[in-house]
Amino acid sequence: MARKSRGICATPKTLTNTRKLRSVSAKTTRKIIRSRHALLKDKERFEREGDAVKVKQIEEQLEDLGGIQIYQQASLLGQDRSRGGDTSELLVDWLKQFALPQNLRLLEVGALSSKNACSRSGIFATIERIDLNSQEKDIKQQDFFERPLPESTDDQFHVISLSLVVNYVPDRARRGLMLKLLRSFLLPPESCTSPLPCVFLVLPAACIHNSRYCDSQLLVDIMTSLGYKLSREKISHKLAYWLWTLLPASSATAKPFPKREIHSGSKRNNFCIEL
Ligand SMILES: C[S@@+](CC[C@H](N)C(=O)[O-])C[C@H]1O[C@@H](n2cnc3c(N)ncnc32)[C@H](O)[C@@H]1O
Repeated sequence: MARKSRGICATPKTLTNTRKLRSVSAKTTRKIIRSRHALLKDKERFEREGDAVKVKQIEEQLEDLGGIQIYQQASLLGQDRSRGGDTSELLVDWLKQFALPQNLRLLEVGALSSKNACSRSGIFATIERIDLNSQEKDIKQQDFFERPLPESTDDQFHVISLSLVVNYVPDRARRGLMLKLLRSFLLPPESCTSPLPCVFLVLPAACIHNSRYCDSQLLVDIMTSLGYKLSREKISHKLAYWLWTLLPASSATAKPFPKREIHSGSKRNNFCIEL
């Protein structure tokens, strides 16, 4: 049997549409989000192990949970001020501290709404929004991993937002790959002034505070090895935010970061980024 031990099926069976979801508590929406992440991770593992029966069971549990639509509605509700807020407000605040070009271009990966703070700020000349499951016409349905590599600087961006997306990727090596791929979609550092080009990265704080395999120093080491410098950082009780500025390719190293336990403890989670 695929595991049901993560408390996965307790609530969402009743949440058959998003109208009902709007009236549920922050605790329930958090549970939906966490459960989906946990199930996707299990699914990835069973796929790797070639266990088709368990993969099928997990797919059914994902459906029971309401599918990606309910997950995205839960995430959108999480953007309510009363439930933690829109993370892109901080990106806008940070960017406004600098002299910005008129033609500022943003790629938002994992976009749930075309009305967030970035969209309302007026600082971006262009915003391209992508998501695995688009909920609006202004959000392109696209898997970042399948996005064609830029052919010219016209297809590159000053800013990439990756808010609560890396932790959604179920496989640790693909998390690393996602971070590695970012450089291709950013404009050349030589053509920009600080803090551009940059990546706005947001993770649940538990990914760096309570993981066996990751902490903030390791994340700094990974991003440094990929050729970024830290321009801004904020760690709140629930979320961790960083603004990483891309440096010329010569500052990147090919240092590997395999899975390695750096903090022990039975209450810790297994979040890991592997390069
Ligand atoms: C928790 S939501 C976060 C949404 C929003 N960025 C925020 O900060 O609230 C994660 C979103 O990332 C999207 N996502 C995950 N992996 C993706 C990928 N490879 N390409 C595009 N979107 C992805 C999911 O579909 C989901 O809508």
